[in-house]
Amino acid sequence: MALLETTDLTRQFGNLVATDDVNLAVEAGEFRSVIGPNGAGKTTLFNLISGALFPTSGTITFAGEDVSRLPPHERVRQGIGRSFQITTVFSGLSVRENVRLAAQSGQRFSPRQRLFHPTDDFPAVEKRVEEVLSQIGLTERADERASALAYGDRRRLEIGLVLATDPRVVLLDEPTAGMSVEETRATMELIDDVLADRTVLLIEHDIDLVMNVSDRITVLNRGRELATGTPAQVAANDEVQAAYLGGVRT
Ligand SMILES: Nc1ncnc2c1ncn2[C@@H]1O[C@H](COP(=O)(O)OP(=O)(O)OP(=O)(O)O)[C@@H](O)[C@H]1O
Repeated sequence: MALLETTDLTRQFGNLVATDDVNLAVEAGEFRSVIGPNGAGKTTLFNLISGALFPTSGTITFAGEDVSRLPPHERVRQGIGRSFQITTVFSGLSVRENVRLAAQSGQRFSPRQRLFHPTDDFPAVEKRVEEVLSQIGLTERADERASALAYGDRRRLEIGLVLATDPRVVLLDEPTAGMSVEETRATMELIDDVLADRTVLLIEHDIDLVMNVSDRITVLNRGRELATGTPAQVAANDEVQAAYLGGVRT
């Protein structure tokens, strides 16, 4: 059974079908990229999976459980981590405080535990915070305000915030947007390194990068799934060529 599955997943905005009968099956440990032209429905698909939007019809199953109607924070608790939306960087807080907040939101404590024990008391949280700081290379900067970080470090912190929630699947929405070639390379190395044992779903416009890092790629076009396959299969697909890649072959 796939870790994350969507079945006939559909989301309409008025007459526009932004996500149209999408059937995804992402296996545990898989690195899956989602590509497609502007307006193809990539962000809407992520919004549906993370709970920022509810589907018009169809279902989302995670680890065998229907999560289609759960609110976002419940999905985080179940192990669906998303960068840049659920986990916002608080500029006025230190790097460590940001990571701690994310780690606490990801703790899978029962409501009773949460009520009677401030999560600060849990050494597990502090241990996790230091682990994440070290993984993202920001231990030295942990006491600085997040607002003082350089752009690249801030993006590393954002990845750290997802990681701190201890997700089983990580949704990354254009993690290298606005980065220089050098920052992009460093960020992809970081993702490869710290997320190696996790299931990753990535939206990314940089095709070369997607071809390099993905186990499989799903191509969306006008809300529909045009193709899913290995980078080589997708690159060789004529429909994908026509709709999107415009002649790029690997
Ligand atoms: N909240 C909304 N209300 C109305 N239409 C929306 C809404 N969100 C998205 N859409 C529309 O749904 C379609 C899919 O948008 P979406 O942002 O999911 O595409 P995308 O593939 O992520 O595009 P991009 O690569 O430009 O980010 C677009 O036509 C968009 O205008």
